[in-house]
Amino acid sequence: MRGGVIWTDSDLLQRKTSFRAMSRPRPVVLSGPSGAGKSTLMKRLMKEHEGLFGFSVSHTTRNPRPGEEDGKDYHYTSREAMQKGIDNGDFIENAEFSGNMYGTSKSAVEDVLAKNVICILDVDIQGVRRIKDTDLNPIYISVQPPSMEILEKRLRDRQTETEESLQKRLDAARTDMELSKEDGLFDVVIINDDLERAYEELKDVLSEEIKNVQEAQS
Ligand SMILES: Nc1nc2c(ncn2[C@@H]2O[C@H](COP(=O)(O)OP(=O)(O)O)[C@@H](O)[C@H]2O)c(=O)[nH]1
Ligand SMILES: Nc1ncnc2c1ncn2[C@@H]1O[C@H](COP(=O)(O)OP(=O)(O)O)[C@@H](O)[C@H]1O
Repeated sequence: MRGGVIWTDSDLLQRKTSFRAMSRPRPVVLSGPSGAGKSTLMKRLMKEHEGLFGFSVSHTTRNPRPGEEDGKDYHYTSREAMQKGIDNGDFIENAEFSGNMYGTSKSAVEDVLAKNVICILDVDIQGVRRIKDTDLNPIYISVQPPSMEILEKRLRDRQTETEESLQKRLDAARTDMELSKEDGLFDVVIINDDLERAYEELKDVLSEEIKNVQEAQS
């Protein structure tokens, strides 16, 4: 995977960048606290726009949840294997979140870009900052809960976390909600209060990209 197409600092990169700007759909970064509703919104978007979006499947050292599939939701891996991949330069970015490692491999993104569909990345705020240092040029969207109380309720109701991991996620959420206010960090902040309204807002933000890909495919 080393020496992937778009991540080296060279003349070639410049040419690739302009090539991509002309012909490739812009990726989308979805970020925001755990439990804010990123997966819910993303899954609906992908279902209702079949063949227009591709998910960048991250690596993680956390255990799969019931219903999650290796290679589809995440590439589940060990700390050792992931660190080896990082040392090998296979990752665009990686971060520690709630006691686990997460990261976007170059191939995860390149596989989607190669299909000329809109690449969706679901990353935490550390990932957002790291992606800003690449030439990916995505649309940055932050999905935020209406309040900490509602976030906590949603996370509890989801029944995926132990009390310990829930508390870690709530701590991270407080930080995320604060840091996300930074000017210029996100192109759009969507408050996911009413799901329908949040979804309409997301579709609206992406309408131009969606239209472009639809036209390119027709
Ligand atoms: N930096 C980074 N963060 C990631 C990546 N994949 C997932 N995350 C973030 O890791 C956090 C935890 O994800 P997960 O364990 O799936 O929990 P969930 O977001 O509550 O469903 C979320 O904030 C994700 O956005 C990645 O590849 N890189
Ligand atoms: N607008 C909403 N109103 C009520 N519940 C929601 C809403 N959006 C998401 N949820 C629920 O909240 C929980 C967390 O959403 P999820 O998409 O898993 O968040 P994330 O991917 O950001 O961690 C899920 O159980 C989901 O069904």
